[in-house]
Formats: sequence, C-alpha cells, structure tokens
Amino acid sequence: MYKKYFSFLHKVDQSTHESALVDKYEDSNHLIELRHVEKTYHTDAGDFTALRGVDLQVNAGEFLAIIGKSGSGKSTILNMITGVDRPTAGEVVINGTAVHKMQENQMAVWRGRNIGIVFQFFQLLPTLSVLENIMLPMDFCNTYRPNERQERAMSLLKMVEMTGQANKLPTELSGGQQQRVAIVRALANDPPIIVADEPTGNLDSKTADAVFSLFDELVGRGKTILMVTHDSDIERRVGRSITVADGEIVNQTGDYKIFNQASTVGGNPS
Ligand SMILES: Nc1ncnc2c1ncn2[C@@H]1O[C@H](COP(=O)(O)OP(=O)(O)OP(=O)(O)O)[C@@H](O)[C@H]1O
Repeated sequence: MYKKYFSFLHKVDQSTHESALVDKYEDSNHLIELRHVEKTYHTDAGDFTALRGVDLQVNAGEFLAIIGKSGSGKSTILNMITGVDRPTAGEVVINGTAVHKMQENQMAVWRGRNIGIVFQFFQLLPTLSVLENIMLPMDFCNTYRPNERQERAMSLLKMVEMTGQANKLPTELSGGQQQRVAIVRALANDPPIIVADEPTGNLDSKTADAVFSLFDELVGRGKTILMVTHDSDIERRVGRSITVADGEIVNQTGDYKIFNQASTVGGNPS
C-alpha cells in the first residue's frame, strides 16, 4: 500500500542527497560485520557478560530477525551495531568503517546518516509536532538543504498516508500512527540500515502487520533491516533469523547469501 510513493521519494533522494555509504557498497562483502564481540557490564553486584563472542555478517538488502528470550542479549547486539554502546572486546565493522574507533561526536553524525533506529515505544519527542520530529535528524546531521527538509518530511509522511497529521503532537496519535511516524523519522536521512527493537511489540496484530508491511517495502527498496522481535509470525516472514541465548548466537535460519545478488541501497529502484 505504500509502494506508489517510493518512486517519488527516489527522485527527492537522488537530487538532494547521497548516503555516506552508497558508493562503497559495490565491493563490500558484508554491510555489517560483528567480529567476536564481547560485552561485559561492570555493576555493583559484579560483572555480567551479556555477549560472549558474537560473530555475525549481514549483507546489504537483508531483512534479519533477531530472536531470543528476555535478557539473552538482543538489544545489546543492536547497541553494538549502532555504536550506542561499546564492546568490551571484538570489533564491529560497517561497510569498512570500524564503528568503535570513531570519536563520540563523529559517531553521532555517522549514526544519524547511516542507521535509522526504531524503538518499541516510538520515542517521538512529545513537545515537537510530527513534522518537526521527522525534520530533526536532517537538522542534526545537516542533510538536505534547510529549505528542502520540510518538503522531504512531508513526502515521507505521504508515504505512510499521514500528511493530515503533520502538525499534531505525538500524543494525539494512535500507537500505530506513532510507530509509522517513528519509522519515517528513521528514514529522514535516507540511511542504508534500519535497526528496530521490538517495533511491533506495543501494537495490536493488525497494526503490527501494517508496520511489518512497511518494513517489507523498505527491504524491497534495498534497505537493510535488523529487527528484534518476539513475534513468531514476523520471524517466519523475514529472509533470515538468528536466535540469541545467553549472549551467543545459537541458531540461524535462512540463507543470507541469496540477498547479496540484487541488493541496492539508498532508495535506488529495485
Ligand atoms: N547497562 C547494563 N548494565 C548491566 N547489565 C545490563 C545492562 N544492559 C543490559 N544488561 C543485561 O544484559 C543482558 C542482556 O540485555 P539485553 O537488553 O540485550 O537483552 P534482550 O535480549 O534485549 O532482552 P529483552 O527482550 O528483555 O529486551 C540482560 O541480563 C540485562 O540485564
């Protein structure tokens, strides 16, 4: 249902912005690579090892589900990829960039341009309008010209059929609407990678299905999506899933290699 708007968005993207990673994809074997990543939290109660040598490769254009019981380490894996948290040992390489070798301020801009993050509880800024929420990443990372940002935010809202809500506050929207806004906010800078932590966990099944369809459309346009989920329906609908238990990847389904062939990034036509 969102498909008709993507060709329009593609024109906007091509004329105004190139993703920071886009020209490096052709010769990259893996878009995302975790090399023996370990994470130990030091707490008053003692050390707790949340990740025990995680190795993971993700190709451009994959839709990967990360599943596992509560506390198994799923969000910690996402935090390693986004650079929100640092590994105790090991390395995260995203298209040739060693994520954790960047300075904090460098990393914030890199993250803003290359990774869109979607949360279970949406995390829209409550005092900003829907439109302002979507413009925020562009303002922060200085992507697109200032006078183009509003038009781009509106075109993203159009994609999810919500232009009529542009001036509302997040609290005036339903959960499903807030999540659609959060997803297009994650797309604001046209990042090649979207990570989503339980994005349908707070939605009824019909709304969750619509949100999943939106992610599916994005994968069809060449985005790479990593999604933590407890939803077994969604798990069955993605290309590959990994199961995490006690800080380790204990199972994988699907074959990531098949996604290597046709994948493109940055909203290019598929
Ligand atoms: N900052 C922290 N300090 C100490 N322990 C932490 C910290 N963050 C996470 N942990 C612990 O690390 C383990 C893995 O946490 P993580 O959030 O990655 O699990 P999860 O699989 O995403 O769980 P859930 O499905 O409940 O979100 C948990 O036992 C958690 O309590």
